[in-house]
Amino acid sequence: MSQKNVCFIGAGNMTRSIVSGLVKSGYSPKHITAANPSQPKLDALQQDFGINITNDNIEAAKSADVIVLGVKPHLMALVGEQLSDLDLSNKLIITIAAGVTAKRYSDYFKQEIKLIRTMPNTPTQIGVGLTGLFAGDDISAEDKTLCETLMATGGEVFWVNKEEELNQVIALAGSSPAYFFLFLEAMVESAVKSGMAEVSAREMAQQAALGAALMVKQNPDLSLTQLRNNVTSKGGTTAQAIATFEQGNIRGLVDDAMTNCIARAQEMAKQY
Ligand SMILES: NC(=O)C1=CN([C@@H]2O[C@H](COP(=O)(O)OP(=O)(O)OC[C@H]3O[C@@H](n4cnc5c(N)ncnc54)[C@H](O)[C@@H]3O)[C@@H](O)[C@H]2O)C=CC1
Ligand SMILES: O=C(O)[C@@H]1CCC=N1
Repeated sequence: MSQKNVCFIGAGNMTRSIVSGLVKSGYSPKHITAANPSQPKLDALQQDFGINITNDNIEAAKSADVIVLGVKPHLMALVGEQLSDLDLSNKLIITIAAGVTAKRYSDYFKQEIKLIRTMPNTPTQIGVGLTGLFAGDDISAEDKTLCETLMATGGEVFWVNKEEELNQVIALAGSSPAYFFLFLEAMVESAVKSGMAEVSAREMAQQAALGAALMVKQNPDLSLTQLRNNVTSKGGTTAQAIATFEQGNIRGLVDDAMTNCIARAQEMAKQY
């Protein structure tokens, strides 16, 4: 990969995940800079990955070929304002923010910019992430390839044709690691309640989750229902657990959660 200078504006959880994916895949930390107003997260990034750090967004952006916008959606207007005096015409801008539509950025940055919207997730930090990507017709094939190459260091990439489809990527992959963590939390809480040590409960639940995820991935020809049925003996223990989930309308609950996730992204798109 050609080593472009990449800077991250905002050094929070998602930036850390992407930086981790990049560096672990062999991207030179010398070509990576993170900017953040406060110091502790920057220091940790420098210590863990050897990248450059600064408190000055403009300094970081000036020498960058690629600027990754890693701040919360409500701060995007402020960051745009801060960088608006720079000539950004030769830089590729990649945003990871949920719920800020592509057309808003040229207002925020007060100039036409080359922008690719992405939706990564935190498993990117260990190379098993998924990033949804959207680029308008104005973005060159070269810039699309560059963005894809950078984001693919953290896992799989998936281009969507319509910007609205990114909201589905949020519900399915950007936010969803939190759903699985919640499910594991609930399992561990239940085991602890019935007397197991938390550390043992977590070890068993996490290994089962890992095994289940790998079985799904390694058996593309088996339906999810088939995989579930293979565990579920008639009249056995799993059947009781599954019946309890179904009685509690787990499918309806998941549908509501994902629908509300998308609705929030749509609401944010009107707000920011
Ligand atoms: N956390 C996640 O799983 C995912 C997050 N995202 C998106 O990534 C973006 C960042 O989210 P997180 O990393 O979770 O948030 P975070 O709160 O962990 O990180 C944001 C960072 O931006 C810094 N910041 C605040 N104002 C700034 C400014 N003016 N200039 C530079 N830095 C500034 C904050 O100090 C903080 O370190 C959001 O837009 C979110 O929608 C997207 C996909 C997944
Ligand atoms: O919760 C959020 O808004 C961000 C976007 C996807 C994951 N975290």
